[in-house]
Amino acid sequence: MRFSRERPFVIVGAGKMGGAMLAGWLSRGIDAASLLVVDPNPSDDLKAFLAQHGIVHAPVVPAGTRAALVLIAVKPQIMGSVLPGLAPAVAPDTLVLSVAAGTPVRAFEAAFGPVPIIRAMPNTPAMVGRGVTALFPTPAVSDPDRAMVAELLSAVGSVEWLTSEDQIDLVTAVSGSGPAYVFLMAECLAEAGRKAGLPADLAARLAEATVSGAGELLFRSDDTPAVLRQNVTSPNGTTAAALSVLMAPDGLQPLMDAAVSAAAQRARELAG
Ligand SMILES: NC(=O)C1=CN([C@@H]2O[C@H](COP(=O)(O)OP(=O)(O)OC[C@H]3O[C@@H](n4cnc5c(N)ncnc54)[C@H](OP(=O)(O)O)[C@@H]3O)[C@@H](O)[C@H]2O)C=CC1
Ligand SMILES: O=C(O)[C@@H]1CCC=N1
Repeated sequence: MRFSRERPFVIVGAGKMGGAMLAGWLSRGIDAASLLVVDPNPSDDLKAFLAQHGIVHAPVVPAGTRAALVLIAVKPQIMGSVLPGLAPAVAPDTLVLSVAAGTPVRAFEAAFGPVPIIRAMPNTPAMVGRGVTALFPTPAVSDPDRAMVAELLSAVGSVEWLTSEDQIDLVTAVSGSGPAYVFLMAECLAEAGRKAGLPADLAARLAEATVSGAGELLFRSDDTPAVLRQNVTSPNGTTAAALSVLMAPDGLQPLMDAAVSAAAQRARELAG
């Protein structure tokens, strides 16, 4: 990595996503001395975490900072008020990496000029090295910068390159927000078990173990999700009975279609 104290990697917004990526990078051995975290109201937990790793933090970008890389991980709704304050730290060769949903390349170009910009859509499993990040680079991004960002994001999961900025909204709806759909599945499964008569804590443990175990099996196996589903489904057995509900014409697929469509629409609205 080409970060240093003189040309730091500046992380703007160490909340749920910025914090998850930071935790993932630290667990992969990133040089903490080359990091600068900018977040105006860090929680006591965040302050302790940064202190434990010897990471410098500040409420705003300190005067004189010339960033090698700026990761922008604040909410899209406050982007307009945050970007002007970052501009002095963005040199012509600073790479800007935004994980914000919605905020288009043109908003960063308006704030920083014709610097290289990569829009990224990661997800929170990055915290445990199992994220997936889709990346859209502007033409100003050099091959070495592409390689550097690919290496950085590969440290916390897999990487996909996009060919059109439009795809980011759909990626956001599938994999950016997607972990929440899976966690909801665990919640619903636990609640269904409780309603059917199991003790709530037992139902929750069963649901969590099932969702995480199924995810791990999918990760490790070469089989498709459809094959793994079929492996569970004995002819005329219990799984088939459940799947006849979930795979009915008004089952899970149309619900998922509507959910992804709603998320993508919201991403477009956030673009302003
Ligand atoms: N959460 C997720 O799973 C994903 C989120 N994203 C994107 O990541 C971005 C952040 O989302 P998320 O992490 O969920 O949100 P959070 O609110 O958890 O994180 C944003 C962080 O930015 C801080 N902040 C507020 N104002 C400033 C400022 N002026 N300068 C620096 N930091 C500031 C916030 O502090 P405070 O809390 O004190 O306001 C908070 O710590 C969004 O753009 C979102 O679209 C992308 C993919 C997945
Ligand atoms: O909910 C959001 O807007 C962000 C973007 C993707 C996941 N979280």
